[in-house]
Amino acid sequence: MRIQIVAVGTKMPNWVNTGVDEFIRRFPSDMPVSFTEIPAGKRGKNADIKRILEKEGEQMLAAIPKGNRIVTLEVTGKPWDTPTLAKQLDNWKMDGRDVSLLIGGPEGLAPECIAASEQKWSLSALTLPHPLVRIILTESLYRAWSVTQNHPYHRE
Ligand SMILES: C[S@@+](CC[C@H](N)C(=O)[O-])C[C@H]1O[C@@H](n2cnc3c(N)ncnc32)[C@H](O)[C@@H]1O
Repeated sequence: MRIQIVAVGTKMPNWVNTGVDEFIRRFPSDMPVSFTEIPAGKRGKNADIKRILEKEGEQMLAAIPKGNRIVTLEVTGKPWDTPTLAKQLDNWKMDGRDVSLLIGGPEGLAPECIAASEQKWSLSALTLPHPLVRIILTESLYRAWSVTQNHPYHRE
């Protein structure tokens, strides 16, 4: 199963890319994790935010291979603890499809992306900055994968 993370924003600071790479590189070859970055629309003074969100949403959906399970990262989504996320990983694997996880930009995700998602996942009740979401997401996925493998990274 492949995991694709589709995220708005292309110019992340080095500390974000370093943090994300630290976890991505640990995944095994039968569960590779990749990032697809979608350029954020220009948010000038009189920007049409609705149109910008729509365009970001169109680009996100266009970047997802047909048939993938779409899961959106949303503050109001389901809070999964690590054992639950590990079960999700196993269920996704059994389902046989690849998974695309969507992270929105400053105003969140386009309604079209939310409508296309099969599952909505909340990392915290707090609204997190999207660069930080990338790191927390990749670490959480790695921790959950380690649970599925009885790997000592995660300890109860
Ligand atoms: C800065 S937040 C967007 C905030 C926006 N006002 C909203 O309500 O979605 C950018 C993106 O990070 C992700 N995000 C932020 N906090 C999150 C959380 N606690 N759980 C899951 N995803 C989160 C979401 O994908 C969101 O679209």
